[in-house]
Amino acid sequence: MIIANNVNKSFGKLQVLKDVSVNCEEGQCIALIGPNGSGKTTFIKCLLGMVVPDNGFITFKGSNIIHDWEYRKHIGYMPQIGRYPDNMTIAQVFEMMKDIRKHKTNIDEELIHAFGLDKLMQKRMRTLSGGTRQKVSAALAFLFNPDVLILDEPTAGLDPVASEILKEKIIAEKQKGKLILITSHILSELDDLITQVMYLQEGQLRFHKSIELLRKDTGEEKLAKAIARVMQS
Ligand SMILES: Nc1ncnc2c1ncn2[C@@H]1O[C@H](COP(=O)(O)OP(=O)(O)OP(=O)(O)O)[C@@H](O)[C@H]1O
Repeated sequence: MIIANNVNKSFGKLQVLKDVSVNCEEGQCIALIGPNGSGKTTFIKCLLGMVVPDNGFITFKGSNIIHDWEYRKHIGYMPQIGRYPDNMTIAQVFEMMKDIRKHKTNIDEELIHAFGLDKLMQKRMRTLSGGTRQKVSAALAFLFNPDVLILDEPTAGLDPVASEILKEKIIAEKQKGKLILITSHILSELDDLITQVMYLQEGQLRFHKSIELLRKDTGEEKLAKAIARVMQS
């Protein structure tokens, strides 16, 4: 569904992605893991067309994304830090997104209700707590029922109840056959979600394998312990 082929990206003298090649298929829930600054967000932004690789290429359902911006409508993106117009209410942000996307049917508002955002619709974005802002970002990512979800640190700042709601939603969408790419530093949260692990280190893809194979290779059941073993080796 998404293929990255020898993707390289530098910012000035700093090479952030080095020959990254991966193949992501529908129905997979992939954890993108790596130390701070290893290039995870940059890679995600390449998939979204927000950062253009210096060389290499990315295809979405067989088409090079360089020639086709339309593909973005199939991806729901939850950024690490969502930025919204400060003076808009939550309701206005959702309306604006629906207007931009001209998407009137097949809207998924489950998270809006599960997070209780429907009761906060008249609040202005600048007055929201960090966690509520995260809930808005999550609800927007799922709103248009996309085939692919890219979630950058989705549970950061969420309280335990909201985290569980989001995890259950991710599991439900995965079961519908969607492709989900998720970064998190809280590895224990990923244990019941993921089918695959991609491990980036200093911009290089150290491995991309199934969670079963990672467990077998490391002899560890828990993702956090398995990754710790990889990092020590
Ligand atoms: N627009 C930019 N201009 C210059 N340097 C950048 C830019 N974006 C990212 N970088 C640098 O690229 C490197 C990788 O950053 P990136 O955000 O991709 O890492 P990450 O793995 O997502 O990190 P974290 O776990 O901290 O979120 C960092 O050294 C960062 O400072």
